[in-house]
Amino acid sequence: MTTQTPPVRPVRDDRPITLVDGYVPVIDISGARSGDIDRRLQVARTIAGVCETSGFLAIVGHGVPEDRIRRVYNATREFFALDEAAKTRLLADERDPLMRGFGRKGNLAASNAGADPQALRRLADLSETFTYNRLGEPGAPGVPADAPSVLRLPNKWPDLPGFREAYLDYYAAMEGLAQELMRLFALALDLPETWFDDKIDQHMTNLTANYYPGQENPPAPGQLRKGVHSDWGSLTILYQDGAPGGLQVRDRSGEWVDVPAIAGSFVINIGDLMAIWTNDRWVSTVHRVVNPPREVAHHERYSLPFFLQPNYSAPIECIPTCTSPDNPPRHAPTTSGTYLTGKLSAAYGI
Ligand SMILES: O=C(O)CCC(=O)C(=O)O
Ligand SMILES: [Fe+2]
Repeated sequence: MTTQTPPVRPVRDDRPITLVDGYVPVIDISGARSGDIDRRLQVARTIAGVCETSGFLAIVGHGVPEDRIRRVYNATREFFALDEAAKTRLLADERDPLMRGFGRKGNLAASNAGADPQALRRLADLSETFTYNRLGEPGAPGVPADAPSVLRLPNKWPDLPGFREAYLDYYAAMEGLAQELMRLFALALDLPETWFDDKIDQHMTNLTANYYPGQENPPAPGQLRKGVHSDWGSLTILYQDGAPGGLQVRDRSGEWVDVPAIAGSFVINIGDLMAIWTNDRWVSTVHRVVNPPREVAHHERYSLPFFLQPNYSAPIECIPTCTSPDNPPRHAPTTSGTYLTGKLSAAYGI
């Protein structure tokens, strides 16, 4: 009797990629991180399908350690619990186009094309913000010599033990994940996988903590936790807690769809620059943060968006695979820096 060794077969990863289908599906990206190119392509194409419909998805299997998320979340709660005077000491410099530090009042809806910024800013979003940007760290490279020098204004840090470390560690994790997602985007758009790499290697990303206080009194008519807006960068990675009065995204028929907080997930959404790059094949969908129902209005809420913003001078114009003679570019070319500072100025009157 002879014994035969079974033939060695490559292990095929055929776990599902879409875990929950829908307008904002839940996608497992762990297979893409395995390095197997076929699997990467499958995940990339799944994400691309979502980017063509809602531009919003939740991802799991992203590899960001849970304790980094927990530490930045706890640090954020501690910061916003400081008294007004302590927070106001960190108020963003009036000249800072990136609004680093404690945020000023504004309304994101004022950034929309055709909006009346003056009127909307009078109905400020019912939120407070804290913003960190790598360009504000000592010695940070990445801003071209001809860019406004105010982009290099320093970050403002609260005097809270562990706060700065928690933010820097979380930011580093987001940078890694954002680069990975941009590579999947490139694959999905039939570009070389590294096509976006040199457009984001000196990125100017705001990591912004949003604090939505409990609402003792009913908000004014039309006033929201965050006004209706699209995001302005290439993609956003959002951590949100599950408190009531949360994120909603508008679907194709104009209905508002809740984006529930799923344990261990991040919400990913496309920003305006991705829509410009893809000639509107991908959509930068508008969203908002609603007020909680009155019976649970005392609940506060926190979220942490990382708004991946390409290099200051990165040209943002229709990419080669998204245009043809009968589909000419629809948007005027711009640059990342010009686009971002224009939007921040409209929302906050900077
Ligand atoms: O708080 C959220 O869930 C989303 C906030 C948001 O859309 C933003 O800050 O751009
Ligand atoms: Fe947003």
